[in-house]
Amino acid sequence: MSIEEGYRPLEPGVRTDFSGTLDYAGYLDLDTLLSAQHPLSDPPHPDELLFVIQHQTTELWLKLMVHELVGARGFLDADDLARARKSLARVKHILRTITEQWSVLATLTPSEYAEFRDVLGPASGFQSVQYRAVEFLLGNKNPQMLKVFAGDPAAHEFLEDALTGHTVYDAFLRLVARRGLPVPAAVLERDVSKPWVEQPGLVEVFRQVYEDTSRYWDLYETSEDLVDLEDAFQLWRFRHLRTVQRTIGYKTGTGGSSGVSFLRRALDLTFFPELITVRTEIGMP
Ligand code: HEM
Ligand SMILES: N[C@@H](CC(=O)c1ccccc1NC=O)C(=O)O
Repeated sequence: MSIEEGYRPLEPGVRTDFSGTLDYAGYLDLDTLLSAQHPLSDPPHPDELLFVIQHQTTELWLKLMVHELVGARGFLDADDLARARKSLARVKHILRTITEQWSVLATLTPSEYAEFRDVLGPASGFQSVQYRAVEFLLGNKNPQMLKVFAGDPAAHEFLEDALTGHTVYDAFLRLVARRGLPVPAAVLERDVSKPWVEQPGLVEVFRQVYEDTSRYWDLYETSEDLVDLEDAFQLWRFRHLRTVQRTIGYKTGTGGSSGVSFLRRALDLTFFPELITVRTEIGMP
């Protein structure tokens, strides 16, 4: 059989004329998307496209993460736990995808990266607006991070909203309080623009949830969703650190930080500390 005879025939219904109508590239605005890769190395370095696309795809997923986290927060505010859990699950799977994606960038050797690193100037992932918004929505609030965006009013405003708005955890705890559990007033009345500080009184609330799971089933499941999310986020951070270490060793970062040791400090952070602490209490007299 010749190759031509082996072709999968185009079925008669397959549309081939798209004049004046929406087609694939039009719907997805691929002209814009695929003309947005601008490697700067001169002569062009063959590996810079990988570096650009790795970042751009991550930024696309971050866009969806922000969207879903804002969605989840709204569903929690509206007492719709089922829909909130669906959004949280989606965020978790996105995190797993972008964590897995580090393996593509890890094919970039230190020598190859060193050949074009200078074109990046002071640019750094540290200046990612959407990444910072995700951190803020999850509770790692730090107004100092806004300084980086002083020269970009739109980014500054977007992040100010994320900084001053309540977090996904705030929304969940308000819902838990509406269900009649004794969430401390200090939690419900806190200044939501401040970073989360562990609240010992909340551990007791979660102990009740985790010790009577059938009574608090959906709260218990949502609590576990948050733990899943935190875990997935930390794995992303860890793979970033390991990729950075194998690519630039202990060089300082283009963003001006110490590099690996700066990134390592983020591994000690936890968005939902009471959900970890409660595990020490479970099953104890
Ligand atoms: C070879 C590749 C990479 C290297 C060597 C690298 C290196 C670094 C370093 C050294 C920092 C600390 C800030 C600084 O001083 O620059 C940093 C921060 C950051 N990078 Fe990367 N990075 C790489 C790839 C990526 C990718 C693909 C992303 C995805 C968007 C990313 C996102 C970030 C983010 C969000 C931060 C801020 C982290 C925080 O504030 O905790 N990086 N990176
Ligand atoms: N901070 C990296 C540079 C870097 O990775 C980067 C540069 C421009 C745009 C995004 C980047 N990604 C993450 O930090 C470095 O120090 O080599």
